[in-house]
Amino acid sequence: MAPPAPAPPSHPPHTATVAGVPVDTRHWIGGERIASAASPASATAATFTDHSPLDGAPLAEIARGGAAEARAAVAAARAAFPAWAATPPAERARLLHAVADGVEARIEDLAAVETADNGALLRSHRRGVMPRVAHNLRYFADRLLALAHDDFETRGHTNHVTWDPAGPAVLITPWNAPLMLASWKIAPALAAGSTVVLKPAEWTPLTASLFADIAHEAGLPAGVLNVVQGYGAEVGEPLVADPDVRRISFTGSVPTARRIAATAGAHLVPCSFELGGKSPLLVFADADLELAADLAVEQFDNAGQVCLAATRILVEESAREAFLGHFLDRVAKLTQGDPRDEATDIGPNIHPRHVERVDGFVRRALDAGATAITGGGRNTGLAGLAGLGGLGGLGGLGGNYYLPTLLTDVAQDSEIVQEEVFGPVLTLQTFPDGDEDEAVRLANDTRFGLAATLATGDRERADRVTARLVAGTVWVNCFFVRDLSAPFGGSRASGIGREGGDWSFDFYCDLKNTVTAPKGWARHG
Ligand SMILES: NC(=O)C1=CN([C@@H]2O[C@H](COP(=O)(O)OP(=O)(O)OC[C@H]3O[C@@H](n4cnc5c(N)ncnc54)[C@H](O)[C@@H]3O)[C@@H](O)[C@H]2O)C=CC1
Ligand SMILES: O=C(O)/C=C/C=C(\O)C(=O)O
Repeated sequence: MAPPAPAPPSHPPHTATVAGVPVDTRHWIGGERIASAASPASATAATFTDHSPLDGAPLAEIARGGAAEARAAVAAARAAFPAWAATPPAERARLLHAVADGVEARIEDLAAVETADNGALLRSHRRGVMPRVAHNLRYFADRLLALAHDDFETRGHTNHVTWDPAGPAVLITPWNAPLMLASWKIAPALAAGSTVVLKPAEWTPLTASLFADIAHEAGLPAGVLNVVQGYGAEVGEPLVADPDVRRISFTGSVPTARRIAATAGAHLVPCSFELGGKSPLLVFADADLELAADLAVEQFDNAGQVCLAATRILVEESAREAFLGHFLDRVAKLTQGDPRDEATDIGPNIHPRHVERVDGFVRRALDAGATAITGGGRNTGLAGLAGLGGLGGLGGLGGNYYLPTLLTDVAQDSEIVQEEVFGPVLTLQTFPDGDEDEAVRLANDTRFGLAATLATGDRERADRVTARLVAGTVWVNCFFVRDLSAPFGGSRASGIGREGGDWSFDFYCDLKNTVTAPKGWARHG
């Protein structure tokens, strides 16, 4: 996203109250709160404004990082690295559990602030997402203690494999699941003994700041976790280019990944990329079509802003009408509205510019001959509704609500079938009865390869089709069943590398094999 033109430096307030929760809006560097205006080297304005997707209301003035803050944060992470790397694993694990305790104690605050900031459902944040943040920390703490330090023999010599901490890691995260996705990176990096600079997305910086407080209160030493805020072009690029950085983990868009990879390549810094998707939902005629319709409607979760979403529905021709009937029944029961309301199923999209982008995809598809079976535009009926009130002073609902949309009559090579929309927009195509080859061909025919979902009543078909799908994760008759022990990531343009389990430690560590001869000690006394 292009940053707006810099405004003259100012002296902004350092805290904002969001959904009743005070949030410090400065960077967190080397165990101190730092305002950008405090850095004479910063070329940018002191702050940028963070708006709520619910109603467009300004939530906070956020310290706006630049090259100076990036340098300071990496320097702090580098200074803290030797001591943190030398901290015994059991103590690192204890501290991560203490941070998890802190997250659990503040689930209500984190959930309310995240919903105000990114517009995802409050009930999901309370009951699913924030508990998962704590779980992620606990999981990697425990996994650290269970890491296999292999010992084996070669012609009488012993091989001993160790997981050495790699050094400062830059973690760059997106806005669709801000703290959850950040915790996937923070937890294994810290467990592995690496120190961290986190840059949250500029549209959703708030929970990262709360997390810095929680980690500090839990006893994490200064400089082990640093948080710098701001735009990718201003603070993300200097972070990635810093020669003291040893790892870069990024979740976001393909074009940004390309830029990061080019910069990291110059320093030969390993990158982990979790990027977009255009995943298929394959519905065979032998499937439980009610279940298939449930799976399809799930793709509207988080207003479609989920990289894993199976946005291309591919149905066997003879099952089309029955499937569609079940699907439309379910869509009619969805409630779109204020994400703080327990009854809401679909909240707003993140930002007016993003809604414009989503709508652009739909308009161009309709112009090219697509038919909207349902939806097809903004939900203008919500614009005048009053908000719930009392939660941080947010007022009426704004214009970021997009109708759950299903488009058909779309060509396989069209933009709407090939490009990630990242909104509540699905396409429907069919394949001829009995033509499994064509189903697989359509499923694999994009540049992505993040995930795929399959609805079928035939186990052998499931095995056959799964083996031919290009995807990091395949779900059979289910969706979004996630386990941190599983490898997670994408093939092709959906990413590089895998997170989860020991794969995360592979990334944040330099593995070392020490080979020791069976004799020779005596010579040196
Ligand atoms: N896989 C996923 O979960 C996500 C995919 N996306 C995809 O990306 C599209 C655009 O979303 P954006 O927010 O614009 O994604 P983006 O890739 O521009 O931003 C993601 C993160 O990268 C940072 N960034 C941007 N440019 C950078 C640079 N040159 N160097 C270092 N860091 C940089 C941003 O500040 C943010 O923290 C979405 O519509 C969707 O298609 C976006 C968010 C999450
Ligand atoms: O919650 C998970 O396990 C995975 C979430 C991934 C996203 O929401 C994403 O990157 O879009």
